[in-house]
Amino acid sequence: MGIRALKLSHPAKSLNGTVRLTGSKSESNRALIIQALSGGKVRIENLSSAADTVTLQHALDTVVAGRLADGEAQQTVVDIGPAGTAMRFLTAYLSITEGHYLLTGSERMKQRPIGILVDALNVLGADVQYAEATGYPPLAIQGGFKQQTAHIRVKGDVSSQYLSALLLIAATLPQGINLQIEGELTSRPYLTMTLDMLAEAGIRHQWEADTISIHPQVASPCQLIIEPDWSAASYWYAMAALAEEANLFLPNLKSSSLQGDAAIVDIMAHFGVASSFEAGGLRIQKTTTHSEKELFDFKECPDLAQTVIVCAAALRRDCAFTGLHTLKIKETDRIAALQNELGKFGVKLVEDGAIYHLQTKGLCNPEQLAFDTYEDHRMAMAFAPLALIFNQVQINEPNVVEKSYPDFWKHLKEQGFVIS
Ligand SMILES: O=C(O)C1=C[C@@H](OP(=O)(O)O)[C@@H](O)[C@H](O)C1
Ligand SMILES: C=C(OP(=O)(O)O)C(=O)O
Repeated sequence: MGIRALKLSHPAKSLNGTVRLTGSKSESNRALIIQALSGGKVRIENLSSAADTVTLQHALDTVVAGRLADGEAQQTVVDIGPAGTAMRFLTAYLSITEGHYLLTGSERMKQRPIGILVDALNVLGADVQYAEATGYPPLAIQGGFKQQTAHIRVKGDVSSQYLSALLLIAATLPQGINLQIEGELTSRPYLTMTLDMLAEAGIRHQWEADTISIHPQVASPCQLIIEPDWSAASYWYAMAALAEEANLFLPNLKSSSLQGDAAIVDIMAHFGVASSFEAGGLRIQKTTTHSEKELFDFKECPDLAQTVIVCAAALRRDCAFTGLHTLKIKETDRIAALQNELGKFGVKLVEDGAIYHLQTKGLCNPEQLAFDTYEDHRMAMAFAPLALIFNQVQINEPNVVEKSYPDFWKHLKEQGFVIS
């Protein structure tokens, strides 16, 4: 059991030093699936220490061990806890892997929809059934299927992870996949990340109009080098924006990235953080220049939403935000969680159709500020930077950060935060 709460303050209010971030959780989880399907041809460097990645690796090992020990007769239980990509990628992976599986996860995972992916797999010919509620995990999967068709139509506006899951297994199917995307694609950079990483392993695709096709192919030997995690970098941008002075170096981040969350570079320029790519990494510095930009869209980078919204609130910027429609089905209902926690210091996030308005006129400085984290790593990490503008903040259930950034609190300590 982890600690229940920690108290956080930063007496000096200035940041100066180097922060070595772990590898991207999204890239790592794709790399593990590509490797598992490659027949030993793919090597991975700088795999993330994120719990979601460790869980996925463990699940893949369990599946292999289960098959060695008589996977045909017995059901192998695979529990991926709160890891969304692991759940979606394994649903596809197990459906093509001989054996009988029960794929389950945390209580929250059982509320995160998966019907779009299950339907698509079953149209292809898979045998994926719901073990409890229709449309949600846990799933009973009879792996290894005879393909019925290559053509599937899949909604793209709920989660790009369904599409990535299908594309990751596509080349191993006897007929490949022609995937027609219905509706407006959300989280597009995650889809292109999948295609780019497959390409690194020699698996080509065609993308014409709304259809992505991958023909049957085998992977070629390669080494997948995982970049540092840009979503994790975003919290350092928020800290730089809220500190009195900041000059931080983040090794190995490059200007061109597979991760859409590199968009934080441009977004935070509007909040007074300058970025410069140097040999060996990225330097971020607090400046006195910021813009008057009022509308920010997160459709392509939903994981940045909490970071930027909390930071804007602290800077008393009454901005508006779009592209938040997927936030309600992530680790928690992130809209409700943000509204509750921002409200603790007098800030409102008001829904107006697809636009959310931040209202900071009531911002106050309560004597005690304790933030709940809703089993969501990004709630903890988005609210922690507030210790730079308030004397002290409390973060409840701080161990949630392990999901993507286990060293988060250690790194904060190294940068002068006092944690008790
Ligand atoms: O494919 C991925 O690695 C991810 C895709 C995004 O999810 P959605 O596609 O559901 O928005 C993102 O929020 C998640 O953290 C990771
Ligand atoms: C939404 C996230 O992850 P997942 O969907 O993989 O659980 C996240 O890391 O913010």
